[in-house]
Amino acid sequence: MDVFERLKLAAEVDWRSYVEHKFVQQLGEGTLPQEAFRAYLVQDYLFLIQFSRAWALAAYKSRTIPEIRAAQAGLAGILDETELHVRLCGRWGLSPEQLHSVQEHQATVAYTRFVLDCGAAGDLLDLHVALAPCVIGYAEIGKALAPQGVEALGDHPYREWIGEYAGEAFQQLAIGSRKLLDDLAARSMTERRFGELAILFGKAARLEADFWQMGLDAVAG
Ligand SMILES: Cc1ncc(CO)c(N)n1
Repeated sequence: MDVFERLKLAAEVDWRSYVEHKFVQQLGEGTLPQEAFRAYLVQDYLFLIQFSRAWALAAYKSRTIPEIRAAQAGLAGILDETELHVRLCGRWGLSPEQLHSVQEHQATVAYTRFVLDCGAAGDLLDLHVALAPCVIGYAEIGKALAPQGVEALGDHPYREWIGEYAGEAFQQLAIGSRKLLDDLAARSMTERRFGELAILFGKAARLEADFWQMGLDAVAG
């Protein structure tokens, strides 16, 4: 079992609250109101700006070239992801400048600053554990929502979004992140440390769940 699998098991309730969230279920079924998706996606653009900074911080906290390359790949992946947001929001008449001027929701502030703080106060392993629910979680969700591949989704209303995360590039990024966690842990992780990291991982997963909830609340409230 790799470190990511162990973290997932240790924080199972929080993990499930994230990957099985109602937002994800509705997104998969295609029943998610567009208004909820839109509220989510606009905030996610702001989220990705802060997450790019977190991956850049991972480069800064690195000590070896492979670690720096992993951070570079993560940063590049996040920046590529913003192209999806710019494209989809563009169809709703929102330019990147307009997206940039939207106020960050509390859920966006809470999650991104939590991760940045893990990186600032902790070491590289803390930071990568805090980042793990993001890349590895979305890769898992993407795959789960397109079990027969993206082509089989037909004219699914959220096909483009699902395709981004089920796609090869994002899946490879997640595989790289999992391996990096194993490499970092092999060097310095004790069992006591694992317990601390599992708490951190669980918090990040809960903040992901809150992020989905923000999308649903935009419609309900
Ligand atoms: C909130 C959130 N978590 C993870 C990802 C995947 O990068 C994303 N785009 N947004």
